[in-house]
Amino acid sequence: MIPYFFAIFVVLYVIFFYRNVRRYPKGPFPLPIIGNLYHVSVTCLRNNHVFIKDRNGCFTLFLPRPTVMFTTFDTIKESLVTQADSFSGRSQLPPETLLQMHDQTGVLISDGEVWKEQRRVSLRILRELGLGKNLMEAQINRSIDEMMRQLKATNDGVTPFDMNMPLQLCIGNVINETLFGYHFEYTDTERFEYFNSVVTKHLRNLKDNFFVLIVQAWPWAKNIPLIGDKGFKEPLENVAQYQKFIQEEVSKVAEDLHLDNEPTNFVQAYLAEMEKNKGLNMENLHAVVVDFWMAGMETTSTSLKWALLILMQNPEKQERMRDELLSVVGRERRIEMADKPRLPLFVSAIAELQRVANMISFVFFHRCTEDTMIGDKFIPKDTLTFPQIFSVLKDDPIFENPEEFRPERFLEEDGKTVNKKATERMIAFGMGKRQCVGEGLARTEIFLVLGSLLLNYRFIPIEEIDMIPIFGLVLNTRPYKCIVSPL
Ligand code: HEM
Repeated sequence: MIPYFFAIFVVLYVIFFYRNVRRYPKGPFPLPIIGNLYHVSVTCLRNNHVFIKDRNGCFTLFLPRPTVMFTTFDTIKESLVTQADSFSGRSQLPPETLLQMHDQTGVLISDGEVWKEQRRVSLRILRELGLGKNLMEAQINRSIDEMMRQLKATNDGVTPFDMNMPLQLCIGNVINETLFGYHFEYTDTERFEYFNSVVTKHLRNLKDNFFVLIVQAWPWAKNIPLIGDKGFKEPLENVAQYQKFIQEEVSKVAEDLHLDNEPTNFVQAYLAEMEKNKGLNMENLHAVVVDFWMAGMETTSTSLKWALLILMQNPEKQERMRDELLSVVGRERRIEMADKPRLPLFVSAIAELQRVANMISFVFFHRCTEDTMIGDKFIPKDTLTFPQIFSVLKDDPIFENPEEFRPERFLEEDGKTVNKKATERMIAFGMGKRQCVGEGLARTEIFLVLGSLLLNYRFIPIEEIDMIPIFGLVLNTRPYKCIVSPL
């Protein structure tokens, strides 16, 4: 009797499964229970551009939860810009919910009214703190000065040197000073390194964690031993570890807060705003601070690590960029954002460095908040969607020979005017209402840090350059050393 019922159950399950599959845009053939995991390993998702050509940039992968992938500029723009209101939800499932202690907090993982409010307030505070103005530039310059001190003291110019820590500390210091108003000296980085390692370990663990995907597909599975331990409880324990660090830092700022004085850092400004705005509270403050650290640290420092690697692979282009910098800025003063209009090659090279590095293999899942259509394809309410920036930067026809580093792509033939079509497709910071909150900060950091480095040092490889990435929150470089030769 039991085998008989079991057989009926299996047949019904398979019938319902394939009926459900038909509701979504067509993709590669899924199997019951495991969906497409049998031929799309999580870490190989970035390679799914192989499916693009015959699916018009919109197809479903069952991971095992149905996820609609957008892989061309047009489908990504349609979902994130034209129909932004329908596609601005977040999954409210693991792995996203395993980034914060509380669901629906902060900017990155929240949606609806909470997200709108936290994003609006965060952007306003960043602007008031001087983002896009001299104040922020001065702050970034303080971090660059600390990095230069570190380079002078620890690099002799002939022994192979690892730029990882100086770059991480420089970018970490910009965020730390923005959030808490102080920076770490290179001689005293224990606390910085501890926090950074906990966050990085957690993010890598979430990414390679098959159990998390099981809990995403069937949330009740978090109650099953082993699956629940690995896919839910253990990641939450890691979150508690870095939350403790953040709470301590916020408390230190709160102790010194004088509401009569003008705020000088993000936490002070948010705490002052809490007095007036009932939508803000400590849980959200902690969450936004975590968001900034997580979304702003590895992304920007890794961009710079890739930049140096690509420039070492293309030494003649490194020289051309330096020549332009030397002729416009010279060696007597530091590079400024005001120099930008006179540095067309350097500016286009930064766009091209970000395109070639193409390190955002995953953005966070979006969720479609109502039944909708993309072209002639129906997307049911609550479907997870995935705008795959990676495919545009790598596969859009405008980027011919995409592996080649060619800054001229972003300029018209006169070598000065911006090529608007290519620039429009350089969507490393996303598009639409969920576009990166820290874009302005990251662009300023990359411009000033890379400019300062090229004006002071020549980067020379010591061995054949390995461009195969390591998976994490972003696609990271493999550890490398190089000769950092003072000019
Ligand atoms: C090179 C550096 C960076 C890159 C390439 C980058 C890329 C991105 C991308 C692609 C998204 C959009 C994700 C989506 O559509 O869901 C995003 C969102 C976000 N980024 Fe960045 N980012 C960088 C630096 C930063 C910095 C410096 C910060 C803050 C200090 C930051 C904070 C955020 C936040 C809070 C979000 C979430 C926005 C939302 O969900 O509304 N990012 N970033």
